[in-house]
Amino acid sequence: MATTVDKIKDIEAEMAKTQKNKATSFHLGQLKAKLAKLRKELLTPSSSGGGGGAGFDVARTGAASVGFIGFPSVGKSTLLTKLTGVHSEAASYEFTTLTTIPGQITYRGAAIQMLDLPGIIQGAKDGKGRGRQVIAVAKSCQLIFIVLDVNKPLTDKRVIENELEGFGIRINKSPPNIKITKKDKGGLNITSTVPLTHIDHDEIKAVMAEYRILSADIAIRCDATVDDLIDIIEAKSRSYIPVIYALNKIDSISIEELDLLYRIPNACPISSEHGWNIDELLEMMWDKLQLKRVYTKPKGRLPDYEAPVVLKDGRNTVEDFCNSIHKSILEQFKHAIVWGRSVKHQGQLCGLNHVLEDEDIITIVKK
Ligand SMILES: Nc1nc2c(ncn2[C@@H]2O[C@H](COP(=O)(O)OP(=O)(O)OP(=O)(O)O)[C@@H](O)[C@H]2O)c(=O)[nH]1
Ligand SMILES: [K+]
Ligand SMILES: [Mg+2]
Repeated sequence: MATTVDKIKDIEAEMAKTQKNKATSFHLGQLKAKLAKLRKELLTPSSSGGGGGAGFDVARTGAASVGFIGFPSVGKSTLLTKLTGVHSEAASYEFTTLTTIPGQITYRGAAIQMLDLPGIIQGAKDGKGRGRQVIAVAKSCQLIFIVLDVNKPLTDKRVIENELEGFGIRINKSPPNIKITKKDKGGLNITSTVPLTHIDHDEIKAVMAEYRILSADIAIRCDATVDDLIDIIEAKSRSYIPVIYALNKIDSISIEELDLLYRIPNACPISSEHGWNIDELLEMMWDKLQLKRVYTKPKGRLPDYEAPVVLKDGRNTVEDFCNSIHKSILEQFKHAIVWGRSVKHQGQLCGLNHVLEDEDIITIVKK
């Protein structure tokens, strides 16, 4: 019997030899949807020990976790040791690191966990090595450092990106603006607010048929691709995670070569061993994480600037703030008084739905 990996290979081969045109677009749409479904099968935890991060996940600490992904011996463990002071074995041979090694730093008042991970190889997403468990850990992080060795071909970057994408991770991207509302009858009603240059209605119909969605309103508000459409249908298994490319070992290249590296978007050239440019890496990390530090001000006293409550982006309402202190606070909550960037008037009264910003100050008034 053909394995899921075999089936994926067959479909990829068929797609490669099918030229995209009006006559083939339905067929190609169908193949893409089939491929996405097979990939999902691979990611579903099974007896063979797929997804889920089994054996590799560690207790999460701090306000956010950053996972280190890369080929063997690019310098992930050296970087963890440099950043956090936690010793993670580093050596010149491949696969030195065999489990997740956690470390933690405090940056701008926020505790941030760093996860050194075993190296992955091409084909990891299809079950080669322990790559699937490793990538599963990265998938639950708030940020990924893709660590690359600048002495290796830059094509490695694309290979790693493919591995993560094959696992449902979407890099430096927000979810496509497509809304699918399923209905009982009436067929497919496709509307778009911008011209669609990558996808035609035949492809959309093929994808929907493959997922057995026969009646639905599909509102497309971006120049979507067929992959974007599938991402929305498979939304549960997709994670949109920011990535920084840590281009390591710059101590071994020339200044001219270094200049070229600075043109790569979202990249930070570093030397883990010498600690070069680590400050810039951490600044980029801070920008990408979009954490919100909220200072508590007890009534009639000064705010506590020493120990902010740190909230994740998208989970930064007054309610999230209360929950992160103690569940019981919600029961006694009357209103909040807020100072800072999130309010128009300083000392504004706010309810639970109010969205807080970084460095806001808050007083909770109880009933
Ligand atoms: N020149 C140079 N060598 C480095 C640098 N960082 C790490 N190395 C060397 O690269 C080799 C591999 O480093 P590790 O930290 O073990 O790499 P890793 O990515 O954790 O490797 P695995 O755990 O095997 O996947 C070691 O010999 C390090 O001394 C660097 O910034 N410059
Ligand atoms: K190594
Ligand atoms: Mg290592």
